[in-house]
Amino acid sequence: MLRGISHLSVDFGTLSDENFELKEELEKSKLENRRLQIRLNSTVTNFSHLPLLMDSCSQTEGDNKNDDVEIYCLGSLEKNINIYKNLKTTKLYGDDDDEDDETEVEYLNDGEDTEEEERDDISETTASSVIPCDPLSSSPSITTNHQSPHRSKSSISNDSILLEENLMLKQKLQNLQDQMVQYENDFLQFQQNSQSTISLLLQRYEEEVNLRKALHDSLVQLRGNIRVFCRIRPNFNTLLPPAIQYDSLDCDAITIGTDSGLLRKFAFDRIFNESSDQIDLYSEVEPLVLSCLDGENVCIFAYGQTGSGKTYTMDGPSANPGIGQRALIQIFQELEKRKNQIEFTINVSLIEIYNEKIKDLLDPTNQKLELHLEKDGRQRISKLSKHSVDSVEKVQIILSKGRKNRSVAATALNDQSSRSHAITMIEISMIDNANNSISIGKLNLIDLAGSERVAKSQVSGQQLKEAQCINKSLSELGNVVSALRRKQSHVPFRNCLLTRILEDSLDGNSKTLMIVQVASEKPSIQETLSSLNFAEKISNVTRRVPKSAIKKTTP
Ligand SMILES: Nc1ncnc2c1ncn2[C@@H]1O[C@H](COP(=O)(O)OP(=O)(O)OP(=O)(O)O)[C@@H](O)[C@H]1O
Repeated sequence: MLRGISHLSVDFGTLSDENFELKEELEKSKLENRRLQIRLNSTVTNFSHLPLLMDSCSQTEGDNKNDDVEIYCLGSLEKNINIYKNLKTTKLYGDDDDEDDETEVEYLNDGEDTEEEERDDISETTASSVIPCDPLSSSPSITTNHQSPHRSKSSISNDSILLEENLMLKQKLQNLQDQMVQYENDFLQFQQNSQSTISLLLQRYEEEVNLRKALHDSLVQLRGNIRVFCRIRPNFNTLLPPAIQYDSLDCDAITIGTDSGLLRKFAFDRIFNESSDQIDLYSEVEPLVLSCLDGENVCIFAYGQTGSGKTYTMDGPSANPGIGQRALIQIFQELEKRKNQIEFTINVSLIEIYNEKIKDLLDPTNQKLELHLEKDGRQRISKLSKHSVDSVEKVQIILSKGRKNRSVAATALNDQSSRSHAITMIEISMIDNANNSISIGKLNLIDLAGSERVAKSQVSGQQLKEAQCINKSLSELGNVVSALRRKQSHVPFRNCLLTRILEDSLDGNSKTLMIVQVASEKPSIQETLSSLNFAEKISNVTRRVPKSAIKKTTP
């Protein structure tokens, strides 16, 4: 540029070319950061000071030939810092492409610093380059030997600026990382807090549900309402999709998807899902059964479509008995325990209502059974055989005899379909020796025949007649329940044998439980909905004469 100015006649085009070359050369030297030789005293042990030392040395004139360390630094200071990090060995070589300039770099390692410490040292150093400090104050005499005539003071100060900027960026990064850790911790804390809040709310909800049920139970007892349990029969054909969804927060509620896509929710006193077994069910029924020993009239009946598991629940296989056998054995065993205090007799009768006729299942020769209205307003079956139970074995013999005599036939829906309504009548007479009081408790266990769609059960002939009788009596039962629900003055109990026998239980002073049985698979959805609707209606019936059945007389 000066040359250009001293020769005013010079071609300005050439001058600008020369200036451009000079500028380019300067830029290049800045970029390459031409080699800088630093000589350090052997007393220098803190390697981390090197960047600053270099910086200072680059601005210092003179040489110290007594140095032990000789370093060629390549590129920017930042690049050198990275080189230092890895400088565990004693030598570092200079620029490869310039053999002449290649110089050994030696570092007198005190042999104790770990790699980790060295890194720490470097970061300390870089930090200290931001905080003003004099690296020479504690260090030995240092001299530099500039190999590159192009490395100017401005390029070094640019390096310092870059170093500072780099440090600031690192600091920012560190702050961001710290913030991220803080956010993560906050999030974990929030997650923990919300989880504990949710479990607390769930616990409270469960308590509320239990309280609601307890209150409902008391109300049912006070009003004399009919309790309703629902049992879901397992799906035997896994290819058929399930139609019932369970409420995870309320085990006594279920939801059914209707064909129209609507969801119907049903809640009952208890719901027994597919995995509930006979013991689970009986444990809930047990208090009701035992109330017979206080002289109560108890009626438990199973209702539902054909094949939904009514007989399984009420009777059950001999290896896994249902309510009937468990109840009889328990009543017998309870009274045995009290036999010093109470004299008792347990009588059992078994009947079926088959094609609108009553049949004695324990004495099939007995053909003259009739239902009579007694003076006390109760329905009684005349000439019915009664069988005393004085041992557990007798219980089993009686029940299996009754089972054998029951009318059963195979249909397309159930190969052991009950073609009649079966009623197990247990009468318990007790005399309390302490005061000679007499009480009579009754337990009626009813296994209704299942409602069936004739088109589905594909029955004909005798079985078709049976199906018609079954469906008619169940429909009369529906009419009775509707009239009771609407509190009508006339309730059509007299329309069929089934409703006449059930009159006491539905409108009298019995404690009554209905177990509605449903199949869980989708193809049964219509029947399931119809059974659940019926069960819902029954649970809303408020009986007209809720009073105790305990009869006490003193001779
Ligand atoms: N909870 C259950 N666990 C296992 N098997 C069951 C269950 N419920 C019912 N079953 C089986 O399902 C089949 C049909 O049951 P069940 O005969 O009791 O139905 P049902 O309602 O009495 O029918 P129907 O009205 O035609 O007499 C039987 O093979 C029975 O063993």
